[in-house]
Amino acid sequence: MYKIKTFNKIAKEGLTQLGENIRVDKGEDYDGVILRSYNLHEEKLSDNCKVVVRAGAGVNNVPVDSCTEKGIVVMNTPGANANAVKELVIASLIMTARNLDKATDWVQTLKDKNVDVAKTVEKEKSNFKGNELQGKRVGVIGLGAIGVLVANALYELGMEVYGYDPYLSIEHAWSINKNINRSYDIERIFQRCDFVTIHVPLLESTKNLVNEQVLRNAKDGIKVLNLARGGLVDEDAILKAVEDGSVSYYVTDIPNEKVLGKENVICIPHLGASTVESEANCAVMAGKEIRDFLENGNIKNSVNFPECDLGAMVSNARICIIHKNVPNMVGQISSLLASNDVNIANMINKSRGENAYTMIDVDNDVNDYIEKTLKEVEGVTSVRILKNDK
Ligand SMILES: NC(=O)C1=CN([C@@H]2O[C@H](COP(=O)(O)OP(=O)(O)OC[C@H]3O[C@@H](n4cnc5c(N)ncnc54)[C@H](O)[C@@H]3O)[C@@H](O)[C@H]2O)C=CC1
Ligand SMILES: O=C(O)C(=O)COP(=O)(O)O
Repeated sequence: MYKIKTFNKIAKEGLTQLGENIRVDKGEDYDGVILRSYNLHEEKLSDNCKVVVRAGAGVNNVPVDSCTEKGIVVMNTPGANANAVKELVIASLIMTARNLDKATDWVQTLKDKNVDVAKTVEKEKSNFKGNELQGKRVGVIGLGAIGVLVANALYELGMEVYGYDPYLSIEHAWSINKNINRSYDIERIFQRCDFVTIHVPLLESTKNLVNEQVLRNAKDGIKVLNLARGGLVDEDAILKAVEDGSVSYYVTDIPNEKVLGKENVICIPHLGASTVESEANCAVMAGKEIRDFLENGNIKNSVNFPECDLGAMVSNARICIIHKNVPNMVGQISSLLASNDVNIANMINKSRGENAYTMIDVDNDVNDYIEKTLKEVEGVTSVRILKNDK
């Protein structure tokens, strides 16, 4: 029986994927973790923890580097919440184009003013006159699971769309509407567009991607939407630009003390992925991933180890080894098994950067001595022996 700890509330649809051999446990000794935005950086992980699954996209709340060092596989659920974010981006865009935040706040103030509401509304509504999205230019920074959906949807709404992603994957490139304009320069996007929406991960390289320099020459009155991560935008620079009016709206889904209470800054309480559908999608994907890893050793959607899949276990035992990506690891492992009369029925070896993963199906039993000797091979980070009880 495996134990997993959930650091956030995970939709029940996901927990039912875990099957009979995995249970959620509140204790400190667990084999794996499922979480959403909980900050795992300050948490001491269980010595038995082998896998962390982020039910969602961003893994900046997970200490990925230290997990990699310890041989803990970190996974996420790519695309599972993309539609929810796309829809909130459209809502945010319309909210800024039609001044909906100010307009709806204003109507509420009439309640205590003892006025004819219907008449006052008709008299004052011109104060909130907006613009249509149709025909306006929008820049989409980051064309991954979310960015592609956003770009395509905004094109369908009649906008002129400019996409920017120097690391665009082939898979996502296939899904981009051919009418989306390709942009090579983030500053140029800000110069040309009426709206910009950001959909990149928070990494060392993307910190303050939208900074003073980018904002300095931006189109006057541009509206900037950040439903990705706070650190992607230099907050001092954007607040200054909002204050002097050169940015007419800043929408953030990741508010903090600094951005609250400012005029023309719309703060959403991190609702991008908060829909019934998206929470279920993420949880189901996370449940399936953690189960397949714990029971079969298969790695899918990992952000630190290679994809590796030997299917469900059919042989007597499966040896799963995380090791350094250096010469002769597979040679040493297979010699060690041969010298202990263990026959390899099937195997796979995949690498990613400095690390690699080897899975070996064997017909024999694998005793403690073999496990111990495998762990002693230089460059081996962890060894798991999965036994087939069926
Ligand atoms: N507000 C919310 O609730 C949510 C926020 N997010 C945030 O949105 C981010 C993106 O999510 P997905 O689209 O699912 O991820 P994704 O991994 O599918 O796409 C990210 C894209 O950004 C691109 N990229 C990386 N560095 C870049 C750079 N310097 N300039 C331009 N593009 C760059 C990548 O090539 C990739 O295509 C997540 O990392 C997360 O931080 C994601 C889901 C929900
Ligand atoms: O998936 C992401 O990156 C998100 O930001 C969504 O976060 P959440 O799962 O709603 O806490």
